Parts: sequence; C-alpha cells; structure tokens
Amino acid sequence: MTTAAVQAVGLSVRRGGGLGLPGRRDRLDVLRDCGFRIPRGAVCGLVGPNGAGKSALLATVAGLIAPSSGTLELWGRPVGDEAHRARLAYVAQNRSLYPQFSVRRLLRLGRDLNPCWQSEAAEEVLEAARIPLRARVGSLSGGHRTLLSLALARGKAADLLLLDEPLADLDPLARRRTMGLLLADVADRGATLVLSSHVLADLEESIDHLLLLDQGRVRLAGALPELLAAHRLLDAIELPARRAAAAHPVDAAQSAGAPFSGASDTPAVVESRGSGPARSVLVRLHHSAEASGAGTAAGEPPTLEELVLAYLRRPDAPGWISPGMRPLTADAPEGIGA
Ligand SMILES: Nc1ncnc2c1ncn2[C@@H]1O[C@H](COP(=O)(O)OP(=O)(O)OP(=O)(O)O)[C@@H](O)[C@H]1O
Repeated sequence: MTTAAVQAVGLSVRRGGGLGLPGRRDRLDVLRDCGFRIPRGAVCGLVGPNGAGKSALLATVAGLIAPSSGTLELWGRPVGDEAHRARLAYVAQNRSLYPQFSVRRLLRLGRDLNPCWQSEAAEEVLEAARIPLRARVGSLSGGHRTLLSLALARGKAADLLLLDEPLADLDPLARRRTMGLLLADVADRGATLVLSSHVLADLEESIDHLLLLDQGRVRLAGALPELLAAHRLLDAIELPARRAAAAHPVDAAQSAGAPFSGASDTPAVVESRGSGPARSVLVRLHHSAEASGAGTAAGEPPTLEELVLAYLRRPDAPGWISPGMRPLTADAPEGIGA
C-alpha cells in the first residue's frame, strides 16, 4: 500500500475561544470528522462555500493548527513531524510576508533557510511579472504580493504545495503563466499540489482530484474522472422515457426532486431543477453502475462546474468519496466508506 501524500481519518479541528471568558461557548468546529486521502502526485482542487473550512484545512495540513481529534498524516507520518517542514510549501490566503523587507532580501532568506532552494525558479515568476528585486514588499500590489508568495513557494521545490486561493487576485495572463509553471514543476518532481479556489473554470483546466468541503465536512471527494463518471445529468427528454427509466430507475418520487432514499439500486438524486421540458436532474449512479463503468447509462456526465454547483445548491444531498480518495488503513484496506 503506497502511503498517500495526505491522509485524514476522523479529522476535526476546533477554533476560537480566544476571549478566554469563563462559560463562553465561542469555540467552533471548523472541520468535522473529515476522512480523505490525497495520493502522491495529485493536483487536488479544494472547493466549498465561504467559511467551509478550506483555509483551516490547508493550515492544519501545513502544521499551523493542531487537530482536536482524529489523525492527519503526511507521507505516512503524523502532521507536525519535523521532517515535513522542508518538504512542504504553504501560501496562506493573507500572503503573510515581511512588509519592510525588499524582494531581494526575502529571496535571500528563502535561499538561506531552504537547502534545496532553486533561485532561478523563484526569479522566473518575478521576472515574468516585472517585479523589481529592490522593491519593498509592503509597496507591492496585491497581485504582485501573491506572485512573490508563489515565487517563494516555487523556489522551495517542495514535495507538497498547499496554496490558498493562489489565483484569486492575479490577472488572466499571470494566472495562466503561473499555473503553467507550477503544474510543470509538480509533474517534473512527482510533487503533490493542493489549491483552493472559487473559480471552477481555473480548476477545470488543472486539477485531477477534487475535495469539496461544506460546513467543515467533506461532501464530495475523488479523482476527477471517477467523480464525473459516477454522475449523470438527465434532461426532461430522458426522464419520462421508459427505456431510460429502465437503465436508470429514478423512481417517481426521486425524479420529482425528493432527496436520495439511499436504498437499493436506485441512483441518488443530487438535484432536480426546473420543470417541464426545462427540467434537468443530476443523479449519482449506484455503486454497481459505478463499478461497471456505467457504460450504458443514459444522460451525460456533468462538467466539474455542474457537479460542484449541484452539491452546493443541495446541502441535504448525501456526500460521496470515490474509491481513489477514501482513506486506507490496516483495518480498512479497501478504504474507509467502501
Ligand atoms: N482564528 C479563528 N477563530 C475562530 N474561528 C475561526 C478562526 N479562523 C477561522 N474561523 C472560522 O472557521 C470557519 C472556516 O473558515 P475558513 O477561513 O477555513 O473558511 P474558507 O472555506 O477558507 O472560507 P473562504 O472561502 O471565505 O476563504 C469559519 O466559520 C471561520 O469563521
């Protein structure tokens, strides 16, 4: 069994309580009972609504927040292991950098602190954006600060890159260029990249795994081909047809939009939208269809955007972790949740 780059089992994180007032119940479970595995070499998109816990998860994997329960391992070793420090690069959402330093001084610091430092890789990001080395960090624009953070992460040549909304404030050209560099780096080194984003179009072009968080819980996770192949978007023409119904026995209650019954061979309705000829239903195929590749299934697999939006609009739809991202343990070698 190859150890995953990141594996969580029953991971919960509790935050808050900073006021320290007796009797104050101001602590919040920002991650709840999360279980997933991110294989080595994956490019994993981390998505979810505002406040879902994406930043909390990235900071926890980076070792900056301690789990309150459960286990979290990087390359098979508990998070926080001293050896992890050199192997991971983390870019926080607030791009915390020393504002008084010059860009050059920060690069020197990167070189002095990291034995595998790659100056050219870092400088390439800065040169492409024409960021002068003599500039003071505090005087850089928001997008340039992001590029500087990504340049430092790139220079570190890490085995695991954790990037919190790395593209949010970059112009379209900088997005493409920087993403291209990062993807080429991780492919060359077999490194693992986890990046959060709200821009699904950006992710669609780059990721091969997806982790959808909502209210601190994993709603959906999997290798992208597995996730998409396990779902079908049926339109109004396909729904009433007897033949389609036989291939996909979406029963009357479900096709009317009732929540997933969770029983038998019936595909799970994730979301039913519209009415009459404009109606479309996203279903998740039963495990047997999923296992057989669902070659005869009616309807079309959804796009990443259709899939994510359907799950976000229907917080009551049951979550799912595809086999490729289920945590593996000695007690559950097929994966927890299989
Ligand atoms: N230091 C903290 N103390 C208490 N609660 C916190 C703290 N930091 C974050 N939270 C809470 O944790 C939850 C998850 O926040 P987090 O920043 O991880 O969400 P997110 O998915 O990254 O959101 P966004 O997409 O808006 O960046 C939120 O309810 C937030 O208020």
